Amino acid sequence: ASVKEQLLSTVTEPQATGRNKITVVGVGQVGMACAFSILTNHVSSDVVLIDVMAEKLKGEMMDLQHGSAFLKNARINASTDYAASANSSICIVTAGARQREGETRLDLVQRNTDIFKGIIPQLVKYSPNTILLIVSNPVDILTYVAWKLSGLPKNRVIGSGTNLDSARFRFLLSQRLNVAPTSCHGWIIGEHGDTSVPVWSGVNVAGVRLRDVNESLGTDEDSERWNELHKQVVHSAYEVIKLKGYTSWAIGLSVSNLASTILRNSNQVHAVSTMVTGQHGIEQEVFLSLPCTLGEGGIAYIVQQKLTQKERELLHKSAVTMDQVQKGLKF
Ligand SMILES: COc1ncc(-c2ccc3c(Nc4cccc(C(=O)O)c4)c(C(N)=O)cnc3c2)c(OC)n1
Repeated sequence: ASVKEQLLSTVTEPQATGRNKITVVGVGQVGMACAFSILTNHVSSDVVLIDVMAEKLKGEMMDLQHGSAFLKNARINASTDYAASANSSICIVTAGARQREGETRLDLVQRNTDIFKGIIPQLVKYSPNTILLIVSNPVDILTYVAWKLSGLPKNRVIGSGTNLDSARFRFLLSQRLNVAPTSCHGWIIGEHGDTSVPVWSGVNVAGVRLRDVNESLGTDEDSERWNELHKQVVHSAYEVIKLKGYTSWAIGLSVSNLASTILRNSNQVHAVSTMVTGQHGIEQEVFLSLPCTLGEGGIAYIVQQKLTQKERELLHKSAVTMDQVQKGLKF
């Protein structure tokens, strides 16, 4: 009998896959920040890295495995073969083409759509019950593409959307008020990036709406220029990219936080990209960020915020633009 057979008496063979397995596709700066945040926050004990560059994959896997003793014995695996992602509870997609010189946003979206054709069907093949968490940009359109390619129900295809924008917004509010970010409530919704929508009417501390204190808050008439905070949120990604070449830590931490809410089935509310057809009078089949409750089934509820006419119009404007881009895509 082998050492193992002499050492261990079998009650039942260990399960091959636990219930918190997470796959990360794309081992660039963002993908690795997601994986590292998930491991160091103990969100998952079973992380698989998938990409097309075999050597880079092996290097990242080994470098993380060498830290397993500090990661509560998490299992880390990597492969170019999607079979390694089988039975993942969450599949995080950070893969994408880099913008080339003179390439338009639409060209990039088509190239990323082509890349998703090679990724999404394989993820669903091996993990038919998974929740897809799309991070690649433009995240709202690529979440729509992932939904179309996956055939999964809309509750199980989520975009990281304005989750990070909202976290940056709350950080800036907290700095302005000298109140902890977790006590400064503010939501950025709509399209991730330049045309995101700050819901000033909902910004509050302990339920006290800042707009009840200063009714011009967030408008151009506001003498205290609070709308600068939203402009800073939109500008912050560009600034970080100018300084260090890319963003990674904050997006990694925000994605790890989303994964934690899903796996803990906590029904916490996050601003994430979801199919908003029928919300706020939107008719197009588009994905935008709204406050959603998240759990093991993905998105359960969308919070029906009371929006001003202006906020509603900004959402509709994004919906029209995105619908046009989506109509131009070849699947
Ligand atoms: C089955 O058909 C098929 N088709 C395409 C891919 C594919 C293509 C590009 C991929 C990919 N991006 C990528 C790879 C190579 C070049 C480029 C580029 O920007 O030119 C972009 C990534 C990533 N980490 O960004 C990760 N996986 C990919 C996967 C693929 O991978 C399994 N399979």
